[in-house]
Amino acid sequence: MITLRGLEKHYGKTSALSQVDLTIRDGEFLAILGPSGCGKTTLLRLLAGFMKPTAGSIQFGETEVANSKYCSKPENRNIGMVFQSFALWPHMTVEEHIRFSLKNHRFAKKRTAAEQADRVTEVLRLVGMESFRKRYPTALSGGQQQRVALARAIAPEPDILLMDEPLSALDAELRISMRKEIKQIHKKLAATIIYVTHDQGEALAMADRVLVMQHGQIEQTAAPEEIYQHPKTPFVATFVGKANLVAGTWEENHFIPAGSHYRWQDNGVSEQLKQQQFYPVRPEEWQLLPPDAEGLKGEVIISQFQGTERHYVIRVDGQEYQASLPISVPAWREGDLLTLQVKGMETAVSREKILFR
Ligand SMILES: Nc1ncnc2c1ncn2[C@@H]1O[C@H](COP(=O)(O)OP(=O)(O)OP(=O)(O)O)[C@@H](O)[C@H]1O
Repeated sequence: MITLRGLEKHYGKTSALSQVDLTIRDGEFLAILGPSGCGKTTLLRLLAGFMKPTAGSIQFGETEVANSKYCSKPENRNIGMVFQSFALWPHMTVEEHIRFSLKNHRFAKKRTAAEQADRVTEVLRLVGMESFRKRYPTALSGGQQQRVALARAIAPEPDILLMDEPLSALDAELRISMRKEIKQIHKKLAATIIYVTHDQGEALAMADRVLVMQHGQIEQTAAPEEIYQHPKTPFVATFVGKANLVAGTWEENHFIPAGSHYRWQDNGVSEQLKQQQFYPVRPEEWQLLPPDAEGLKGEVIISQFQGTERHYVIRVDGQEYQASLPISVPAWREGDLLTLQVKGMETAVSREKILFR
């Protein structure tokens, strides 16, 4: 278990991390998600032991590895690291990378030459690079290099694997396939993975738990579904779910959107959003109905075809809301007047009106 208590890091006057309290379970896959500059890399660097915290402490199991006065070196922590820049050595073949890591990682089991050769084969097989073992990095594609970097990190069987945007240099298709592979590798390893990313798709798809950060502070830590469906703060609602924050008034367990008399039920909106008098509606939660239906009256400002769905910007009382609907639903055009409702909170509207506008 990793325990962070009151962790802070300041660079001169810049506060990169403040008041971080967190427990990470053994074997957990934790994604740290947040926009550029929110402190993700700083947190990872503190876990790796590249620097001391300004305040607070880090504990690996029962051992305190860092506080404001002390910091155990990276090589004294049983960790593996994979970074955005693969940092492979140009003079070493694929298998030499793995062997080097096995020989030099302080926590790697002692192995005979034959056992080491077996382990090299085993990890190369795990990342699908067995047939490339004699190649040098310059003769590998970006995705293949990333696999070697991953194999090198996992070969010594570290307890903790730290990954900093490991897929960001790869093209979109390869990123998706590597997501699946990393997740499968995590299932086979007993390692705890701490994975930094600014890509919410990556975090939601791979992690057991997602930690969302902003301005050096934790906004929410929860399972991917929970983060997406029940964001705790306005930032998490907009950053992860791209939610529209509809302003209005909360009265006990229902919400009245501003300028209307409708009542929306509480479907698990957080206390913080309620206190700020917001109701978060994700783009796919809107229903677009004819102008004479019950609901919020709006005008289509932008209507954009996006392949499997169509994206809309709809103006309601000077506010712009984002909506996305499958293309199987008849399209609305820019300038159309319509009614917005939240799915699941419909008032009686004739289905024919929707289909035969
Ligand atoms: N060595 C440094 N000296 C001064 N300020 C720094 C240093 N490293 C980071 N910072 C500042 O600390 C804050 C957090 O930086 P950090 O690199 O942790 O963010 P990040 O979330 O990883 O960003 P990105 O996604 O862009 O890599 C930023 O405001 C950054 O400018």
